[in-house]
Amino acid sequence: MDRAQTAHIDELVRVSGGVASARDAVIQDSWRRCVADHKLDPAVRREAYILPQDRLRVHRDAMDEFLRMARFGLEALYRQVAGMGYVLLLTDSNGITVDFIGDPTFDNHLRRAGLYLGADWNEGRAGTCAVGTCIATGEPLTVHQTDHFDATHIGLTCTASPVYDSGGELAAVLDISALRSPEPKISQHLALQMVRAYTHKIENANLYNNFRREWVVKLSASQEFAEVDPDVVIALDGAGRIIGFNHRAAQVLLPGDNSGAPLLGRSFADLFEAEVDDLVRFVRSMPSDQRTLRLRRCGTSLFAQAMPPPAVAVPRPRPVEETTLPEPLQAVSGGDPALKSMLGRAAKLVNTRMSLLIHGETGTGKEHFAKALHRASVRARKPFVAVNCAALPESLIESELFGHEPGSFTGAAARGKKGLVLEADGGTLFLDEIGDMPLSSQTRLLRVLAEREVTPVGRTRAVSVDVRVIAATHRNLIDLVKAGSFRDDLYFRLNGAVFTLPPLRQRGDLDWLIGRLLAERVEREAVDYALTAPALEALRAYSWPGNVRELVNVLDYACAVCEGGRIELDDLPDPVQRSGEYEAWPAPVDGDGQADRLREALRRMHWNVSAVAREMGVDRSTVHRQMRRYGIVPPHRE
Ligand SMILES: Nc1ncnc2c1ncn2[C@@H]1O[C@H](COP(=O)(O)OP(=O)(O)OP(=O)(O)O)[C@@H](O)[C@H]1O
Repeated sequence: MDRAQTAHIDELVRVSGGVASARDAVIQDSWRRCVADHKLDPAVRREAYILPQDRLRVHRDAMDEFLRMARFGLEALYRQVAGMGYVLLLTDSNGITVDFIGDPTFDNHLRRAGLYLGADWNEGRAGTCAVGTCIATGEPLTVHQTDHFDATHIGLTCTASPVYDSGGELAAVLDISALRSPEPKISQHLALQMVRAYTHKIENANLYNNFRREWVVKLSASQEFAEVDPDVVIALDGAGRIIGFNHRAAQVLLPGDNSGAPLLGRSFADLFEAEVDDLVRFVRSMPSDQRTLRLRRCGTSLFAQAMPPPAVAVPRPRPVEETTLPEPLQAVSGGDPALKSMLGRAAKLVNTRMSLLIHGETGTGKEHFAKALHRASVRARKPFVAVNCAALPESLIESELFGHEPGSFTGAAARGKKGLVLEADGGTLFLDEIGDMPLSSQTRLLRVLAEREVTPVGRTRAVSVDVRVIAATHRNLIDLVKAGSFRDDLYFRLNGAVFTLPPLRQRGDLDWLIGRLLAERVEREAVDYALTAPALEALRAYSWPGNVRELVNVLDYACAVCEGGRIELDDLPDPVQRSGEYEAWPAPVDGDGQADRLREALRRMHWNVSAVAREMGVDRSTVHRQMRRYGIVPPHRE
């Protein structure tokens, strides 16, 4: 420990013990808080604490939308201060650094000093520091060199300002810091003004972003600034109540108001000498130099600009026309009426930017249909990348989908990985079993859909990507949303265009499909396959619980065992041959009814499983399985 650090610790002990000091009051208060409340020992130096990647990701994901929106402001501020040796940190309301811009040449020094992504600057852990003390007080401030509590940080100068969300809650802290600075604290005065100005800009941008569809009123003492850089911004609902505001709005509109009522929910007419309906006149006919609103509490007039909600476009009905289907879509159906209208709709959506959702039982051809949509679109020459979300282990799903930087986590590929989303760039990304995707990946997927960009694991900068997403599931996503395992915003983004594929037993084009699949085999194997009438009847009578996939398998089997290409009834797998009898037996998913019938059959056959199996047309193991499933135990074993 050097002399400066020892002297610093002595001063800390004196001041926190109550000795008068020339330091700013806010710093002295914080030092006392560190000792009395946070139980920090002035003599102990603590290394900066950097959160591990996975925990950092949780903090970043929680404010994903805000971060994206704030990025532009951070970059603009960084351009102003980078030449002066500052780095820039954005932390969440707990003091965790969730965004960072700094000169990579000094990476190691910055990391060691805690000026880095993932660093925890909460006052309770780091002691007096700009971010932590800003969170504790809710006010902008500079913590300069020996203002810091921890002797490790006394070389730094840090200036931070709180960023409030549109409901008046602390959302983030913006901080600029430097490893070295002139000794007088006054040297940081300009830094404080800049950070203040940018937090105000970020708050306003966040407000505009959140309330794009509502009335937004901007107010300033200057006519010119009311539009470009207003002090006060409020958002109003249709009834004229405040539904969002920036931090200055609370400062300007509420002081002197003793009602104790919060700003949120207050009526416009309660605060201004005007009615909310006057805003329409404002926008339409008032010259801008006369657009003023008087504050009811003090009579001060402010120049105002009002942005009305955007007009809602009424969709014009399209002329009804017979769409000729693109060739790949024609190949999906042989005239089944439900499929026909679905394909007509698909043809109109094939080249839009909308994400599509395909719903249907297992094996109904969801992936087959997704490929047809891809081939029918302008993306046909670009990749079609299919991902089975249920098959990817949760720990790998993010790096598989979004890629990763070299060595960004244990087990990461040494050269990094592009990720399936980027592999599909320009083409289609097919997400099968989307209902099985973990929540954390859903958040990131949402970002891909909303912003058309991905952030590979281990990187902070997003990469833009152009993919059409087609998702598929056999599960009921609404149920998953209700159970909290599927994000509702992702569901709403996906459910714009939903296609439901009918189960094969409901399709009216079974003969066409059989013909098509046989024709494919004829061509592939140069054998003239043909079905005899009894075989065709059995195929028609079967219930196809495995849908088209089962039909494909049955035909593969029949083609392999038949003689000379002629498929007889005997060449079909057992359950299909006996489909008449099999049908008499209820489908295995039919709960209680089936258990009763099975129990009745077993009693009638004196618990002879082989006899029951023969009667059912299934093998003995199936009967045993169903007995286990329904808890049926023979009397002599009870
Ligand atoms: N219209 C069709 N014409 C020819 N073959 C089809 C058709 N529809 C589906 N298939 C075939 O049926 C099989 C199952 O289709 P696919 O994998 O697309 O089903 P899925 O609904 O995605 O299944 P899962 O729910 O198990 O993911 C595949 O071999 C596919 O080639």
